[in-house]
Amino acid sequence: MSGLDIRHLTVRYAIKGGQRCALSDVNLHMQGDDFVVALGASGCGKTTLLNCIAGFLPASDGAVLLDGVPVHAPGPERGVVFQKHALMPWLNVRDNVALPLLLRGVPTAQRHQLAQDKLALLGLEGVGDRAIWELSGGMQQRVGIARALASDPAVLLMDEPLGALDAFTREQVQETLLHTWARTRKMVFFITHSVEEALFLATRLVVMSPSPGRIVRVFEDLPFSKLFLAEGDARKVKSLPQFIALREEVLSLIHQREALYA
Ligand SMILES: Nc1ncnc2c1ncn2[C@@H]1O[C@H](COP(=O)(O)OP(=O)(O)OP(=O)(O)O)[C@@H](O)[C@H]1O
Repeated sequence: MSGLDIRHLTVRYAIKGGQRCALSDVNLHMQGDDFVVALGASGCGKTTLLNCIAGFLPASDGAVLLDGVPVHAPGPERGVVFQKHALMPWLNVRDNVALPLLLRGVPTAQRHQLAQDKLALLGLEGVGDRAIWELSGGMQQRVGIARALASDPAVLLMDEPLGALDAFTREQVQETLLHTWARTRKMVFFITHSVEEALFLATRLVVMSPSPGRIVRVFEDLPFSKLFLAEGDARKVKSLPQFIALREEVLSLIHQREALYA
């Protein structure tokens, strides 16, 4: 089957005196340009799920398959963006974006061209020669996204990439991310704690719950990212009555489940 297929995924961590079940029987299929956002209370297994897709963590049971091939290790077809940008301070912006290509032995001229293309995609054409520490937090996260796209991955995995940004910058980077997604048509798996961010970005919203981590509700075919791309006004989309109604529904779902496990 093409796309990303998560089948009956269970992850148990070894802890002192036993095991902790972080994910239990998670099933998810992504294909085409699905933008899947995972949302849920702290400890519901979002990062564990992303780490399994990235190949950083093995499944205890079940499997992750990309285009039918089991995932056992990290690979260039899965680009990862972390909450803290994880850029190399001793490399300039261009060389940071080009780093995954350097590691794969891509020749210098080709590497620089590809890095420049990805920087342009993220609206950063003029900053290739700058040091990482010269950039704002929002620009650094955009460089992180450009780097994750450098190897032209099939899927972009994003673990709370905007969580450390101030509210204004966060909204700007959300918009850049949607424009980038629209131009690259990649699958995205995105983790956030923000219900508004989740609804704005997702084509599909997956709500998770802890103890053990699992998917409790899926909201399909969310229209808001496409509305933004068509009309260009994020605040207008986030103020729509159906956006606000869905935001309240998701918030109350999460709070109900948090109360169950409090
Ligand atoms: N290395 C580990 N060893 C033992 N338990 C772990 C380990 N990593 C995570 N856990 C536990 O697994 C569960 C899921 O953790 P995970 O970090 O995936 O959740 P999360 O939803 O991403 O949380 P947050 O939103 O706080 O980042 C939690 O109970 C956590 O304490």
